[in-house]
Amino acid sequence: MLEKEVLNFEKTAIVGIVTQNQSEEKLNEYLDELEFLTFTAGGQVVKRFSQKMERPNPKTFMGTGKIEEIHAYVKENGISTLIFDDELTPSQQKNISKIIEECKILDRTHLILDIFAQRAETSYARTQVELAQCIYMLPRLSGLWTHLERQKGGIGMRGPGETEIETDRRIVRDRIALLKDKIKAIDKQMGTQRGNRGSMVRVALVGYTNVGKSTLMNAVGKSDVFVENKLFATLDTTVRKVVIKNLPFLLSDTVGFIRKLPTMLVDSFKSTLDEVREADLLLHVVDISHPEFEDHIASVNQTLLDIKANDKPVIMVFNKIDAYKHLTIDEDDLMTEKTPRHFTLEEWKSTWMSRVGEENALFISATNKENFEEFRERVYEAVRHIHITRFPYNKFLYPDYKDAIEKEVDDDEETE
Ligand SMILES: Nc1nc2c(ncn2[C@@H]2O[C@H](COP(=O)(O)OP(=O)(O)OP(=O)(O)O)[C@@H](O)[C@H]2O)c(=O)[nH]1
Ligand SMILES: [Mg+2]
Repeated sequence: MLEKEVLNFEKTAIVGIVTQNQSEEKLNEYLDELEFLTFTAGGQVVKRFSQKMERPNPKTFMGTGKIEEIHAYVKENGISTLIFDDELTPSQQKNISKIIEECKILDRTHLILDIFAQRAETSYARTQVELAQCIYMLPRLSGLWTHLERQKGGIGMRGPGETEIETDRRIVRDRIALLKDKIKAIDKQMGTQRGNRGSMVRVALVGYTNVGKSTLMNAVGKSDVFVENKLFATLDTTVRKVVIKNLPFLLSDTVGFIRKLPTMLVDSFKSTLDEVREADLLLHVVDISHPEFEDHIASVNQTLLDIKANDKPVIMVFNKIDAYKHLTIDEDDLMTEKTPRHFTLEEWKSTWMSRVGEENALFISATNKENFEEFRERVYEAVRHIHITRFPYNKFLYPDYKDAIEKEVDDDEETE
């Protein structure tokens, strides 16, 4: 019953709050991202609302006056979807829907779930997304039910009796149990597959969504992974056997991370993320041309910690150097203070980036293949190091990068 839902919204307004821990500047960055998410889901943002408050209003999230202002705008401009940057509690969502009944009220989690539902291609990804959707909907069911009543023209009518909501809840609970069983069965199968991969080092590409992981995978692995300038282009993990010089290893590309990744999504994508958890080496890809790339790194590290994959060797791969632009300050401008936004790439390299060590930080462009030789060499050395430690008996097979002979990878060598 909780089929993939396509939200064909056109006009969308987005909403966020400024608090002590969230400055106006931060909020704007977050709303930029929410706008991109909305675009990915098929909507167009025509208006942003924000409000300064100490903490969200427990009843309606925003203050009553603000809600009224938004309501008036929604009515005047035919807004069909209103999206909140933060997760709304079921009761907040219900209360807001009661006041602004002309349009759909979504929060960030719902929007991300919707994008995942649109993008899930394999039955495994669909099962994982549906599980997350069910878990999200369970506490919100009564609200949804009233919504349906309203669509039937019953504005102001009493909602359904408790029994109907209870029946609904039971159906969803049964569905959750079923989906969990289904996932468990596939997991077992996938675990066996992973176990069968034998003596090859496993490398995983991780990073924020849209940083270029799949592009890099294609460039390195000569494979064909879906690349798109939208968020969450990749939902399933792809594993390819890659051979650099004469050293074979497994490289996996997986779902991108995002700040405030809904926990139920992290949970239901646990097995997709097993690939990351079981990797020997992580390539943390960063879009250095994105103004908030440092925040992105922090969210990725947090997610790695959440899934207990924070103790692995990591190479930071700063991608999209071709698109990197910095602000400049005119010589006669004595007012403007220098911020990280003014750093050149060279200046960035001498910041905290220098502390990750030269060998652990690479600056590349996956599309232009800039510094690609260095990238391949560095990955080769890291994989070789792990390989020699893990499988000491065949270390002679893999000479130094410079002495190694390049071997072409054929498509039929792919493992999956
Ligand atoms: N300018 C520039 N664009 C790049 C580079 N690498 C990737 N891109 C672009 O960035 C966008 C996202 O690339 P993907 O490879 O789909 O990114 P991803 O990290 O796999 O994204 P998700 O699967 O959504 O998490 C695409 O439009 C790419 O063409 C690069 O080095 N330079
Ligand atoms: Mg991808």
